[in-house]
Amino acid sequence: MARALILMADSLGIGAAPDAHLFGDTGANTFAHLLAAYHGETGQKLALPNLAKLGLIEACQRASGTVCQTAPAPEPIAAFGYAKELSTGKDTPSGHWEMAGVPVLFDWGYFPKTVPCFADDFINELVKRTNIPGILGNCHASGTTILEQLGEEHIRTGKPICYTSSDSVFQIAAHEAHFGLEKLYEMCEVARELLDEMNIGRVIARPFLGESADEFARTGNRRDYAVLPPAPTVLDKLKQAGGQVISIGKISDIYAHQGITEKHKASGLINLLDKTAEVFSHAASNSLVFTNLVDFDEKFGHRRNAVGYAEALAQFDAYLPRLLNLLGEDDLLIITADHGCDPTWPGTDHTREYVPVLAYRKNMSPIDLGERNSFADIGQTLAQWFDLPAMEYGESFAQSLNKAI
Ligand SMILES: O=P(O)(O)O[C@H]1O[C@H](CO)[C@@H](O)[C@H]1O
Ligand SMILES: [Mn+2]
Ligand SMILES: [Mn+2]
Repeated sequence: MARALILMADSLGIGAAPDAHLFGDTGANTFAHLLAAYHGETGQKLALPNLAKLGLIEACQRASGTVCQTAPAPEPIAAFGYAKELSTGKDTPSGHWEMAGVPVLFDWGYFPKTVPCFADDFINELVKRTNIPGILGNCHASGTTILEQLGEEHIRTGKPICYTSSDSVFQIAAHEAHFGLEKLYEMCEVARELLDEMNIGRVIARPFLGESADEFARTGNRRDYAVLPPAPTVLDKLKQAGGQVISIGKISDIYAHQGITEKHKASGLINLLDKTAEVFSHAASNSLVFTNLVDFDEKFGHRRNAVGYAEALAQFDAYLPRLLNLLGEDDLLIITADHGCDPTWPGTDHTREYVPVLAYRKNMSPIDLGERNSFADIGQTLAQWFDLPAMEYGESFAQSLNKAI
């Protein structure tokens, strides 16, 4: 019986999507630009032999018409293509839900790019219900920059730092020890309740440690409070049919804990990959192991650190043979992304891009999957792979995978 493993490389876009102009992202290309930046800064071309075999470089070149500046790379041995997004937003839940067969076709609520950016009524209610002395921030910001600016004042005053981005998101940063982790989580729960009517996709707890601006660092205790997906995803369908849906990292949070049978948290790229290898090596048939590799986005994309992003991708590449060795005859590996976050782009927000759709079965012949109309093609493929009722959106390529053996 079938199993599947999804490695969700958070923010690994491969070229501006056809509607990128609507987001001010014409010309963005996370993957190609981080390669070029790495080459420019180190004089070396990044070697990604395993991702090349899975078709990442070809997919990027075809999606964007750009030549990727990598070291000489092997030809693909997998199915490879690139998908555009039907969902209205370029945020993490939209991308994840769509790849699980449920695009977000309504408009999220967003906060204006003003200071203050949050409505007084909402903040007053939040302050009253959580018994805090007020808030700091109240603006669009990068989560690490705002810690440097306001972290010390937060410790002094006990006022949490509230901020947002171009995503439909309300983030609360607070000190794990001085403010308290549980108190932060409780505050996020109240905010989640209050923001439902404004259609805000996520509230995120951003705990941090350190005593001064130069040493503040966010911890692995981030927690995301997402609204429920608008319809059952392929995860729900697999769980309902008696299969296992195993979340590694923040997957469970992103799907608002829907359709998950087991979850494992880990922090850092290699720890997440180690946990994935451990769990997948024991996973029963009819299991989907679904891993979100958040560092690409959080530590490098949003931080506009192109060389760091490149080095992390090389680490991921080097780890891949270990995961490929765990694949049996009836297993499917998918590598994809949820949006772009071009580390060379102005600002610190996500970028509207094509994402790679790489699919691999043991001993297959390569397949060109071409341009896919929706990330939902992945969800539809998984539905077929696990013999589930078809999803409403997406075109399956499971048959091509079967023929390629
Ligand atoms: O700057 P930080 O706090 O990492 O925030 C980023 O993380 C959020 C969730 O991915 C995005 O909305 C973006 O604003
Ligand atoms: Mn993301
Ligand atoms: Mn992000």
